[in-house]
Amino acid sequence: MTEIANGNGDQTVVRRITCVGAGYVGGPTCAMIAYKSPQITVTVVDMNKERIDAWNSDSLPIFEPGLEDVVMKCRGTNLFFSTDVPEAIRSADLIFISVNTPTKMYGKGAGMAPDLKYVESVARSIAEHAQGPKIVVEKSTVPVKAAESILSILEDAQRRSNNNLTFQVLSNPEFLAEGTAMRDLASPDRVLIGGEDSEEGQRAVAALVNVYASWVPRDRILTTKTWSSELSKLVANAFLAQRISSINSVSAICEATGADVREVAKAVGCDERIGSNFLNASVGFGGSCFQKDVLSLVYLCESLHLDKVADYWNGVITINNWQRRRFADAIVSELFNTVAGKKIAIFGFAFKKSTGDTRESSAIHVSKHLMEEEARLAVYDPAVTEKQMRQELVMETSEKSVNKLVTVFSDPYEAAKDAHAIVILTEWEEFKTYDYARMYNAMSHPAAFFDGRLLFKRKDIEAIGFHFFGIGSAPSHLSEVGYIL
Ligand SMILES: NC(=O)c1ccc[n+]([C@@H]2O[C@H](COP(=O)([O-])OP(=O)(O)OC[C@H]3O[C@@H](n4cnc5c(N)ncnc54)[C@H](O)[C@@H]3O)[C@@H](O)[C@H]2O)c1
Ligand SMILES: O=c1ccn([C@@H]2O[C@H](COP(=O)(O)OP(=O)(O)O[C@H]3O[C@H](CO)[C@@H](O)[C@H](O)[C@H]3O)[C@@H](O)[C@H]2O)c(=O)[nH]1
Repeated sequence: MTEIANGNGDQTVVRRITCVGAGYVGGPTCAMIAYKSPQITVTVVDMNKERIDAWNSDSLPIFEPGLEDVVMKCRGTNLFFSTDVPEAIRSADLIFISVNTPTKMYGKGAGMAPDLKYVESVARSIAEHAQGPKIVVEKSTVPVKAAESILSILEDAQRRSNNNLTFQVLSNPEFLAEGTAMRDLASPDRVLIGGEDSEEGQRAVAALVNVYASWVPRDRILTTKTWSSELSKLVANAFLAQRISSINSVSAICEATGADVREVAKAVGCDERIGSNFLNASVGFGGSCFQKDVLSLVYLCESLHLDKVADYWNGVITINNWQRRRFADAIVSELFNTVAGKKIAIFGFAFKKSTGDTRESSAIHVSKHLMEEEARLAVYDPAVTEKQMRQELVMETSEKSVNKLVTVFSDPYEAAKDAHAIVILTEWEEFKTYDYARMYNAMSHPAAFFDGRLLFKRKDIEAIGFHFFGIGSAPSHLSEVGYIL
């Protein structure tokens, strides 16, 4: 193999990787690359010193099964975390841009378009500090043609420089899911790399292919045009989110008719053409990606004057918001149309199990609705800190309401004591193991149980004495008698 980051020979060999953005993607992805490729030195940089300090400590900034083990094996050997962005840019052959691209909250496209200011600021840092040839890789989720904007900024620097600067920009979106990040990275369904058709573009693509080929079978590494790669990421998330909204829309039909959404999902998913994954009805999808990326796709369609296509994908978001609201409304209505002053135990605040991440969690939205009705919330989550819960709720409501209405518990039994209801909002496995009869005895009566995650069977919970409301399963009188049109 020949050194190519400097363009000599036919093959480019990447020896030094820098990743800008030490978040949920940058941290685990780079830890995996360092672990699988000991010959590559990987440096992860971030402008957030607190986050970098945590990556360098015994208490990593994100909770992800298997991550700590890999980080501890590589850190200080070929994996480094630093705030020195300029130096990391200078020393790298290949630079991942792995910064956040949240939904823009101001100006044109507010509430829809992704905010690309962080991506652009990294491109400008690279333009300022790079010396020699660099492969720049978009790992962040971005709209189609973002690579073009990055390249314009870099080419401007190239024109003005006299130090052998050259750039290739690739798209390499990340498909890991939180909670299973290390497994997804170790054994991805596919790695997608988009690049330019030119000889230099294809050489850069081959260099990145070689990085992944250390552990990913070659037939799982797909290479495409840059724009196809960028669009595929948005479309993949839109398809996944669409499945959840589809089954959630069916859950409402089930509740109204006496059908059971679990049975319907199983029957439908048995068809190999449909498949059984991502058909779990729920209180609505959360997380930092689905809503943001579907909105980004909708905005793209609107910008292209494809209004019918925009409407189609926007329906995914409409149903998700409706599902959250519907569940919160059901809690109020089942508790005799008032929750004011009533203690309600909220089990689960993370947007899904096996993560401490609360971004866009449905728990925030359901809690907000209940707080508007003046319920007193007793919140328990095995992985989310009190500080994090309070921050999320303050952003959606006010500090005054949070101080007045929210108490965070570290023991679920204490959270449930004297409560009028238990509300399941995250699918943590440990929730299935509790002694609910013990909780029931210590609650206010009549006691209700709201399952927003299909973790429980109606008959088991009703046998304890609870009044049960579950997503996608009809109240007993409908199940027994059947629905008459
Ligand atoms: N979280 C996921 O599961 C996931 C999965 C696939 C793709 N993605 C996409 O990957 C991207 C990153 O997501 P994330 O969840 O890791 O975000 P994150 O918010 O956890 O991390 C981003 C980091 O980038 C840093 N940063 C921002 N601008 C910077 C700059 N100019 N210089 C240095 N550091 C800077 C921030 O301080 C932050 O620590 C997003 O585009 C997201 O849509 C996320
Ligand atoms: O059948 C299902 C599956 C998921 N969910 C919910 O959907 C949300 C998202 O779940 P998941 O996709 O597992 O987690 P993320 O970490 O958000 O991962 C998604 O978003 C990432 C960021 O783009 C992508 O990389 C991943 O491929 C994509 O799965 C969570 O609230 C889940 O509880 C359901 O309600 N029902």
